Amino acid sequence: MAKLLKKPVKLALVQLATGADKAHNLSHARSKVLEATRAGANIVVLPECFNSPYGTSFFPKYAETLLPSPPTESQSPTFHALSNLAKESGAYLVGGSIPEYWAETKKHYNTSLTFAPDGRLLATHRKVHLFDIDIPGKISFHESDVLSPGNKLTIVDLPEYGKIAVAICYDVRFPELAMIAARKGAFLLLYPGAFNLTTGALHWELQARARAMDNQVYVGLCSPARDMKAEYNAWGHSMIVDPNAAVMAQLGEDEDIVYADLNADKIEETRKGIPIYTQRRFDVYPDVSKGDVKYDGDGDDVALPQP
Ligand SMILES: NC(=O)CC(=O)C(=O)O
Repeated sequence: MAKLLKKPVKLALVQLATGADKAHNLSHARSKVLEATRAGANIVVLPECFNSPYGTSFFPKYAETLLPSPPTESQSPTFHALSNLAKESGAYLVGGSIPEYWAETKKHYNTSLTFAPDGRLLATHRKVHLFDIDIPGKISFHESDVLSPGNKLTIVDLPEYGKIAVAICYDVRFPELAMIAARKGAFLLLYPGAFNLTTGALHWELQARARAMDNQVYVGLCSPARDMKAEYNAWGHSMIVDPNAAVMAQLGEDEDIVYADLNADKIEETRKGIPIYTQRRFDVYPDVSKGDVKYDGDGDDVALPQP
């Protein structure tokens, strides 16, 4: 069987300190991504809503237009900053996520853009599962007050390394996405995300390790740094988990970069030891990766999907 991961790769998750100044967020992201690639990273990830504060009141104010693709500099300064940065750094860049506005439909999305080392847009992912929760006395948050959901899974082919899946934050709680991506050959599941002080303490590490354990692949969760002066306090604790569900590296709350070296042997060794991959009973239950699955998997996303 061909290896899922063709050669070793260094992954870096940038736990960025973000704020209200978009231009500063972009220039600060640039300096941290370049720091990561100077340290040898081949794939660099930014957090959810890295160019804006996280909150429904901020999404429309910070939203950028991505369609028609490619957008002009004034339609999406972030698109151009990320594309230039991927080129400058020579790495694959999973650009966290940004608030997006699609003028034609008047809809807003929480959207992630992935660029190749030559600056080409490789993939787009609009958050599929919107973060709508109510935990009395703790947190109430309703992304769907402002945002619309995306309608596809996102698998990106990085020719030198193999396939990765990109989804956003709350998407991690839906194991089907991870399972489908892994069964379609992803070696790494990446989630730019911003859990909070309530749900982060409960589930952040558990979700990362569960998705890795179920699928025997690497998982990376990339949060913004915690800012107790912000309206929404992100959990932090960006982490990389190996295919055996062990935490390889995890940050605290402050700005920092977490790195890990990923290799094919770890995936193969895990799957050989506990061979759930060959023991599934699709005669008893269906294979969720088969049938009517809406996904992009060619790593060549020239335009955003039309819902
Ligand atoms: N912010 C999110 O989308 C998700 C989150 O905080 C959680 O699932 O908890």
